[in-house]
Amino acid sequence: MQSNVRSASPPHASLQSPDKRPRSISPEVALQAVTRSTAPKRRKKRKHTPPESGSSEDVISREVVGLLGSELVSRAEADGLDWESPFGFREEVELTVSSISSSGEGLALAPSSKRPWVVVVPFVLPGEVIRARVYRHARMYSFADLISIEVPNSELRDMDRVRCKYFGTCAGCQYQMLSYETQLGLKRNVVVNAYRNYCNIPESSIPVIQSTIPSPLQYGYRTKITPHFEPPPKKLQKEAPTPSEEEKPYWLKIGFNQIGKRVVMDIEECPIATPVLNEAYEPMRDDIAKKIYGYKKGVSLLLRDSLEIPGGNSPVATTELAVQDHHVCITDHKATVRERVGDLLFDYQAGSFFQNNNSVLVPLTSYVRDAIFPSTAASASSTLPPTHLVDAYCGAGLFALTLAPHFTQIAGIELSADSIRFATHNAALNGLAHKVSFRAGDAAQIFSAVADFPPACTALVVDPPRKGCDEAFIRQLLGFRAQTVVYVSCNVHTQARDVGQIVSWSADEVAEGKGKYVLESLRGFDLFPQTAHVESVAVLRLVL
Ligand SMILES: C[S@@+](CC[C@H](N)C(=O)[O-])C[C@H]1O[C@@H](n2cnc3c(N)ncnc32)[C@H](O)[C@@H]1O
Repeated sequence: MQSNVRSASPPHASLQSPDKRPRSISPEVALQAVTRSTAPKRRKKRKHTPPESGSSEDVISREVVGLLGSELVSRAEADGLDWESPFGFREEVELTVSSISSSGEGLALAPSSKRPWVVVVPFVLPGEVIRARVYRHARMYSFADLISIEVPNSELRDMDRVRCKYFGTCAGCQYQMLSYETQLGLKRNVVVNAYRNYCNIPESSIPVIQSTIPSPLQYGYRTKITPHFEPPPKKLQKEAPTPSEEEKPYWLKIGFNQIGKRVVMDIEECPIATPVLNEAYEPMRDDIAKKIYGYKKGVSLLLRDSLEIPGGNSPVATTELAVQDHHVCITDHKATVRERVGDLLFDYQAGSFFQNNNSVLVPLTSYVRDAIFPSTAASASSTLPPTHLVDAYCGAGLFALTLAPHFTQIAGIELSADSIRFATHNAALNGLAHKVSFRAGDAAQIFSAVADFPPACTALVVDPPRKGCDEAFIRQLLGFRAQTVVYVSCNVHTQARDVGQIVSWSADEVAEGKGKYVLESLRGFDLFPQTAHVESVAVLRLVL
């Protein structure tokens, strides 16, 4: 196991060459120096396009502003210093970590000898004293690689928990050193911060965010991995040496990206992936090594955990049910993958979307069902029980079909024609075709297609991609006004933005007697243990 943690010893002397070593100067002198060097020469101001709302860049940027204070950031902007990092490229610095960002990295304030600035460092925890090397700058913050942890946070960090020898270098996991309880708490904070930074509705309209629902499996849960590799270096491509039977060429790395870099690391196994994927991965790596000089381009592999389908997991879907739950690894993008969720079977094309943690799908879909049919008197008594369900962004039909037994009519929509083909097939496979219809198209089109659904007895499940819903969809949703909306998302920031729009735009129209949406509950689901990602479920109810 690799560890960057040192014993709690005093910081050691810098190993930098003297010319690069930061001089100790007062903040006033530092500020004058920067002002002098930038003011007189009319430097061409580089144009910086603002990050897309809800993107990881945007999320970190808002959290940096939160840490520094918006007044200070506005001042730096007015002085033209908001993109002027006080750190040089590859400068080494000692820092104390203030907090953890929503992407799982530590945020540390620059030392007082520098202008106010934030440094973003992976694999560190609040309160830790660290050494880091700066490598890239953004607005009011810089990214840095972790060099060492001088004083660890021994309350939270326990390196004996780490199960992967590449933890601390691989970009895949951020939290293996933490207890699972701490991970769940951090994910709850992500939901809290997202609704604070993106929702734009009064704080009093945001319910207390509930505790994160755990994943039954915390390792060995990922049903899909995509390790990749680069082709042979150009020089070797020309020479095309004879591949050795036993050995993998020294330069060949098959695995996942290094944190913060576009560099592939050679990784032989991934402990968050299911056992069947790790078993299949080893011979695949050997096979690639033998044939590597035949590759002219980099390749991204696909490994998907599937139930074995009687007759084979061929691209043509079969209607036969799996006889036994024997797992196989599928590597062909066009082949059929089969998963069981509760009593239902789901087939889908290996290259298309399906949730990557099967162990949490029954808790997730049951939670959505319970949100639609609440048992609490307050929500249940004021409304009619829903009879109709709309599943927008339905993929291969996960929510539509798991919830189908509770409805008389169900409609789903999805952009991918392949996914719709499988959703329709899955409805038949599970004996639900008589009440479910799926169509391929943009999600906003579903509302005209369900004009005969009674809005007061309709529940709407929304589960868009990371960028969230577009305005056309939200306008259509408000035009239809389903009794209950359950918004599931793998990007809580775009979800918070969209939920804020649904709540505030519906309130604008309340005078027209249409009723307004109230955000009833919010909670994270842990679909991705050991990582900083969180799935979020928001429940909105229409009140008259
Ligand atoms: C996060 S996935 C959810 C799929 C499904 N609900 C599930 O849980 O398996 C989002 C889905 O939205 C689809 N999608 C993306 N843009 C869309 C759009 N504009 N209209 C409809 N579906 C879209 C994607 O193809 C993807 O299947």
